[in-house]
Amino acid sequence: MAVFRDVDKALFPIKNINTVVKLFTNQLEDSNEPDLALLSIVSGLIENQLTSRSNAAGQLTDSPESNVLPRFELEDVENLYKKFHLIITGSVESNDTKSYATREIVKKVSDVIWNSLTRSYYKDRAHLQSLYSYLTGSKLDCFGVAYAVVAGCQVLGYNDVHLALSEDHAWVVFGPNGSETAEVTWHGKGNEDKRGQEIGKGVSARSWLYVNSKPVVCTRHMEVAAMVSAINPSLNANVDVSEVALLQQELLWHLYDFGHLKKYPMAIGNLGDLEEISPKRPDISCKNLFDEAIESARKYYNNQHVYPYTYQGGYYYRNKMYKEAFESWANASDVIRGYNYSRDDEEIYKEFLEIANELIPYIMKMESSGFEANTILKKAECFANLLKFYDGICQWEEGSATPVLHIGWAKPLVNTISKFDADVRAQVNIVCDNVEEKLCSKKNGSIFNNNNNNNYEKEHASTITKPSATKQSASNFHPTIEALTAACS
Ligand SMILES: CC1(C)CN=C(N2CCN(c3ncnc4sc(CCF)cc34)CC2)S1
Repeated sequence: MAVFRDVDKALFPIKNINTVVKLFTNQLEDSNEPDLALLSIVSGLIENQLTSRSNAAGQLTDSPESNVLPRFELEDVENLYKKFHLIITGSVESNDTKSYATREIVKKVSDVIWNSLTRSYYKDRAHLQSLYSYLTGSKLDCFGVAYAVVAGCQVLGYNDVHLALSEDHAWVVFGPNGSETAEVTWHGKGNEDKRGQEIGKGVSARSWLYVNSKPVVCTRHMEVAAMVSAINPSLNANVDVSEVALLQQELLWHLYDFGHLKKYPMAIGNLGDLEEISPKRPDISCKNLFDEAIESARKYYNNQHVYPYTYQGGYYYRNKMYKEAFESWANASDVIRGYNYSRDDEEIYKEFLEIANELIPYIMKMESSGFEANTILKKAECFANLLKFYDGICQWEEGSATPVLHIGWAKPLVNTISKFDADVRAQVNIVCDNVEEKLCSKKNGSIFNNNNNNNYEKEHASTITKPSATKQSASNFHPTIEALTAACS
């Protein structure tokens, strides 16, 4: 039967956030593995109680200090915990021989979760990520299914099964050194699920969705970080419940302090977003966190993740630091240029579309309305980064089965480029070196660098230099960008 430790029982009934943090820190600092099922039930219970309509009306308004919560009873948590154990151990044999999981076991656990979900429901709804949602409503989102499979394998004693995360998908690794991979959930809309299969070997391996085999492979503590990152404080599209956001922020700081976010760029970025809204640490700013997320992606994932740069670009944009935002977005585009666009990549397509057709045009409008003394329209570095941004998207499209650009991209693009005066544009030195080699390298499979060493840090250590203020060099542009800039000069 489920083992519910006395040290955790003593914390109930939970009445405030500090007690929830204590429950998590007990689990995270204990020599045993943190209990993924227990922590997901507790965080899901609190999130769902505080973000459901009924609470919004009553409970929260009369809580004097912000950390007070409605009482969460031990019995509620224990009953759900036992229910999950029964569902899993009732259908799949436990690992009595302490061996590695097999593909069949992983698929069976995935089937148990999959077949117990409500037949049809709105999959993108909020608050469907936790085991609380699964056990009380038989609903999970696609991340939630993957997390539930890993939690189920932990219940069975298959401690080699771990969560693998790209920027928009989740799967599992298992076996010696996590050498095996398996799909356990669905992705996107209207796509047949590939549950049980190995992770993309064919064309999908070149899509952003699988981050060129550089996913975040979680430890148990990083799986807790993924679950904490997935906490959703939204009451509705416009309002967050501050107690839930505070709980998420406290838990992320605890995980950060113990080093469990070091190899998890998106979790660091999530913490940066929370810190920007409500700073808790005077010594570490949200800007520091966005920079750390980028350093982590460069150091551990060969700079093949896009989101760290869009976290940072979003921060600069919100704080009207437009020159810096252009540099972040150019760096984001430098990542995507190495991928082939596939229909599974809609999420990152929407991200670039919003930057190109909403955020940049807004910046241009702001910069060309007044008499901005220090306008970016006079800065060659901004023009160079804009060209690099567009060029990366053009190169992303090259060699892809699915087109990226369409006429809707062209008008904002030309509009933006033409806002820079000829004398500023003339300062950007377009050098077309090793174009052939670059294009060939993408087509011949080594899609990220010419020397196949797949080590961003080493390859770029000496070459990450700022273009000099006067001469901007932006080498081997896509012909479209080159033609456009030639037309403007
Ligand atoms: C810069 C942004 C547009 C702001 N938020 C972003 N995200 C919010 C948080 N996200 C995440 N945060 C932590 N871990 C994960 S694992 C995953 C793939 C599905 F499992 C997504 C994701 C996804 C990305 S990217």
